[in-house]
Amino acid sequence: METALRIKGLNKHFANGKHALRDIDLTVRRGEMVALIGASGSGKSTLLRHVAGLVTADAGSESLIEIDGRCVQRNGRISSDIRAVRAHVGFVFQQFNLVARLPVLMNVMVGLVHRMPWWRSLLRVFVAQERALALEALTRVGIADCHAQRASTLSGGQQQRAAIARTLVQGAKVVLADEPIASLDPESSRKVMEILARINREDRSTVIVSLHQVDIAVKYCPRVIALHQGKVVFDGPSATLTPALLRDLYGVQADEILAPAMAPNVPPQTAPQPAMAGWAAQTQVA
Ligand SMILES: Nc1ncnc2c1ncn2[C@@H]1O[C@H](COP(=O)(O)OP(=O)(O)OP(=O)(O)O)[C@@H](O)[C@H]1O
Repeated sequence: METALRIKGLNKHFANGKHALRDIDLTVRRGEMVALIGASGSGKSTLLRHVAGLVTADAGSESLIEIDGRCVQRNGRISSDIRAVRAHVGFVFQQFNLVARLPVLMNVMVGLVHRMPWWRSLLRVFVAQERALALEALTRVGIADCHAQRASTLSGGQQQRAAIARTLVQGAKVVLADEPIASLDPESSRKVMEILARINREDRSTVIVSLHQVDIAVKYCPRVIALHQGKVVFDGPSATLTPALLRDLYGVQADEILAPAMAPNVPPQTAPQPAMAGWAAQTQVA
């Protein structure tokens, strides 16, 4: 199966000395839907930002990040080809990143600028076919009737759906979503996750989504990668997560975060994956 994302030897120290990512090695196959979970500060956003080429890994160490076989960064240096790589990567942010004063349709068409002549993207001149594409994407995410409204007038859930529509017109083969439902109510969250799952299923896009809600990760993502203090401590089928392992992962936050996840979705006695088993054993000793 084709590899959508390959990460090797990724380490990140920030200027303040914080070792935010530790020896990350990961492979994600094309068409997977993967949840990135972990307590606050475990490194989820930092990892996604490295994958998008927005942050560089430690210089001087051997590391590699590739998307669809094309280099994003190597040994702490962003690839000179990064614009071409990013053209196929959609990024969905917690805070939507829409231009508030522009109409929704225009915000969605921004996803097309990488394909347009520079002068048209600068002047934001879009042709009828591009408008039709954007409208079609808005129809897919269920908010076509809002296309003429300013982005600032949409609800949070609608804004996030517009942000996803932007990745659709972009033709993104890989969608990175950094806590896309963190500021949404449960019903809007459900709609956004359903849309991401549908894109994954229908377009065979690879979706990597960081989530605080373990129950939602388990429900929508067949594979879960868990981070703890910048290290991958679990990587396997979401059905093999256990309450005990999740408690180790979330520590004092566990009861609040895990209450829904302890419900029937998570089998109580399933054997953990080796990575998690080793890590859990270490933390129990500590
Ligand atoms: N620019 C930065 N400079 C210094 N430290 C940083 C920087 N960005 C992130 N960190 C630190 O790196 C660690 C990982 O942060 P990150 O935002 O990736 O965690 P997260 O798992 O996404 O957290 P949350 O779920 O709260 O968003 C944290 O300790 C954070 O304080």
